[in-house]
Amino acid sequence: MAEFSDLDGFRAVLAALPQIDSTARDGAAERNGQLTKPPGALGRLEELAQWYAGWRGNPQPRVEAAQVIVFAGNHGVAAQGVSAFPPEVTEQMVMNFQHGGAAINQLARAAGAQLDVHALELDRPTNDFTQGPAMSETDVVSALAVGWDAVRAESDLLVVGEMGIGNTTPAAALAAALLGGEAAEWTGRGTGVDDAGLVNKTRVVNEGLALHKGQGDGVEMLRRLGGRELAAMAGAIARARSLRIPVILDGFICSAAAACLADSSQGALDHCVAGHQSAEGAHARLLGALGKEPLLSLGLRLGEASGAALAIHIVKAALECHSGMATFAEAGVTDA
Ligand SMILES: O=C(O)c1ccc[n+]([C@@H]2O[C@H](COP(=O)([O-])O)[C@@H](O)[C@H]2O)c1
Ligand SMILES: Cc1cc2nc[nH]c2cc1C
Repeated sequence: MAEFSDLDGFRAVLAALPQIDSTARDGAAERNGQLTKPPGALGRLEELAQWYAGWRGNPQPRVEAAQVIVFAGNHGVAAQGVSAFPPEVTEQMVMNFQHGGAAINQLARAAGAQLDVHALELDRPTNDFTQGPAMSETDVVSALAVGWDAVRAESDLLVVGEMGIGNTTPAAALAAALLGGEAAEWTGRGTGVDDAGLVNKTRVVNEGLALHKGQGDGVEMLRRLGGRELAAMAGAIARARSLRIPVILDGFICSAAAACLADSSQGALDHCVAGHQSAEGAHARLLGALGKEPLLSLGLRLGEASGAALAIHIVKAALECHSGMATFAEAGVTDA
């Protein structure tokens, strides 16, 4: 059960999250220096392995129980024609996930990960944020709690992603509200709106900013401009931290949800890596603002945790090398 019942309670949880275990991280760094390769020759895989070891509190860990969670939500703002697809596609895609037919079903299986899908009140879209806050405090807290409760304690790597027609609009509004700049710099084509659609979508983001920007911290912005699946991703990311489970972030919407946590609590994303850089135009900028270098850049703009699920392979491979390789002494190879 979630350890908070209002937004202040959630802020208190964020403020008390554990830090990396530096003894385990240093132990992993020492081991890394003894492995049979020239120093640094495994590039970012070496950093990744030490980061993972630090969060797991184990200098020689492996990934054995990766979990992928897809959260789905519907958005009042979708009625303003901000997506190339109609809102009923959210629920139809949830059924597709449940029947094994979506990209994420294939990608989670290929990565050896458990896939869980949580649909959040799809028949009760959030309010249109151009008219008022997207959610009440009760609504955002219950969505945060769905995310918090969805993380399995036995997982050793977490990927979070989403499905929600219209949700690149709240994601753009959140990024602009938290990081500054013009609405147009954060607003992209999402599922593929045309030029007129992009103009309309930018107007909608601007209206949201006019009403809500500067009205509170990241989690308050999540309530005002976000959506249930974004809040659930934020809740899951926080829960993973409390369980010392490293997280791989997915695309633009996931990163916008994560940015709300970072705004409310400095260092709240230290246990997260960026799985990939989405083709949604502003994702590169958002990752830059979060200080996250993506592991992959394959032109994906699907969401549903797909890019992060692909990055599970990279994190697993980094740990297989780190924990499975022989040291110079063990292999009888002459050190430099
Ligand atoms: O992950 C991304 O970067 C991403 C970029 C563009 C679109 N999406 C997906 O497409 C949907 C949102 O697009 P839209 O046009 O309806 O706002 C939602 O279901 C997301 O999972 C996802
Ligand atoms: C078909 C479809 C699948 C998706 N998966 C994530 N977002 C999506 C949006 C659409 C439109």
